[in-house]
Amino acid sequence: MISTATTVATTAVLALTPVAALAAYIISIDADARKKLKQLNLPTPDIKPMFFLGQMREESFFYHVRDLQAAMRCVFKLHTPVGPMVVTTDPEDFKKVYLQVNLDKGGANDEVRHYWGANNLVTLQHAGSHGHIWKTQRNLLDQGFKIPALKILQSTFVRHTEKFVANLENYVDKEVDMTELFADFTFDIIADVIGAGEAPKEFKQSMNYLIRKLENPLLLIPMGGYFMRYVAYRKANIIVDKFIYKAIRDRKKARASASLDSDEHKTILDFLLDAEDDNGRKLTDNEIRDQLYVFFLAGFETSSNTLSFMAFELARHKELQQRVIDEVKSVPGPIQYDEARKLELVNRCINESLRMYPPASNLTRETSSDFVLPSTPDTVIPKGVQITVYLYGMHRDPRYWDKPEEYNPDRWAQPLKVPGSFAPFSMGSRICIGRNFALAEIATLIHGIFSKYRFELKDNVEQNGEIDGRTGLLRPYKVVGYIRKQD
Ligand code: HEM
Repeated sequence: MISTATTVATTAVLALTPVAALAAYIISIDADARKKLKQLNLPTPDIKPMFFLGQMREESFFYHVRDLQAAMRCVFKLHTPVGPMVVTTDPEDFKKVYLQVNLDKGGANDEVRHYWGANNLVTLQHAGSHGHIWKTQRNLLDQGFKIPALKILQSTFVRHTEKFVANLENYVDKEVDMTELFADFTFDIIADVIGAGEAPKEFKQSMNYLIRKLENPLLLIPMGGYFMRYVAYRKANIIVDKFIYKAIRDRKKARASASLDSDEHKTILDFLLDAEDDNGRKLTDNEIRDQLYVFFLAGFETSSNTLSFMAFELARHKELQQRVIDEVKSVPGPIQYDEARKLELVNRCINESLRMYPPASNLTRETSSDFVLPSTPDTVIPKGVQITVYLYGMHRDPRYWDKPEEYNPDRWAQPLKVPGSFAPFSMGSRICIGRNFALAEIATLIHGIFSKYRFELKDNVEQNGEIDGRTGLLRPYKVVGYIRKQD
């Protein structure tokens, strides 16, 4: 008979093994980071590294790096919870990491993949064992973002714009926070183009909730992603999955009944349903679910945040807003894709907003062997170090921009002073697949709003237009003001 003491001892060992394994893992990560950083002959902020947290002292990576970069003004090394990191704002470094060598995303994304779905265009590596999957998916989905496909999607942008502008009637002369309206607009468009139609409130709330949780530090520890998906945020996941799987089923049914004119109404979901891998295998519903998720992650807040910052800047620059109004009124709606992309001043304002407020403020890759950055030729960066190109810093670096803190869309009348110094959508093989989509979507809505209304900021609103860097993406806390009818 097994004694009680043996049972207790066995249970204790079983319970403590994962904890001990986790502790050993974290200790090894910390030790590895210290060793690699010691080898790196680069300046570092004067902050004593703490166990695991390293030199991170603020909850927000964005604020922390912004302050450090402003103080250091050079390429520097940093001890972070995701390991040793080198931070640069140099366009030549950017080009080497993203274009010439095309470094991969590294292990820091593993838990995000577990949380958000494994077959995920954003988090999959483009080399190694996942490389083939990423490439097949990217080639496939690229079709949905080429200009002919976007010209078809333009009618969706126009339809949502018309709805948005009609709804503004309810807000005329009343106080309104534009960030909320823009978030609804870009969310609805993503739901529509992935073939999910009108998204119910419950789905929206759950998806937003899950996106916010991407900031959870659990994603820094092994199995944390699984824990978040299947335990901590299971309920929200079930709600979202139910909706997404229903959208897939409904679309399949509609296609089977041939009630769709396939080319006219082709959605991103159709591209995924048509897709076959090299062996003629179709994607499973589970794989399609993972892909559809990614468009919410990558395509909704990025665009709505850009719209919010742009509305803020246009309200602060009344003369500029008037010039935008004059431009959009010279092109009667509904506008076509080409017309949206050719609105010169509107597109300059979009660029300027993306320069000053790049939604993805930093982009990170990991070295897979010894690596040398062009800006620090005497330093060999060993394997397993994160290289962060700090886009926000690069986009505001006085070496590359005249008066970088000034919102001045007219600077875009001239070519860039330094090629590669502007890259809100990244560059290279993993450049944002949705960049032309986003640019057309934003220009179409700006055209719709300013054809009829103007926007004024409300005075003395705390944090109006201020950057909120607490989440992964830059956004304004709020943009509160008044919608006014044009005379
Ligand atoms: C202003 C709007 C947007 C900005 C600033 C933006 C920015 C970016 C950036 C910087 C990346 C590269 C991330 C990295 O490699 O680490 C990226 C990738 C991606 N974006 Fe966007 N994005 C925007 C809108 C969109 C939209 C509207 C969609 C889809 C409808 C989208 C879908 C994606 C996808 C799927 C990827 C991953 C591509 C891959 O790795 O193969 N994005 N985006």
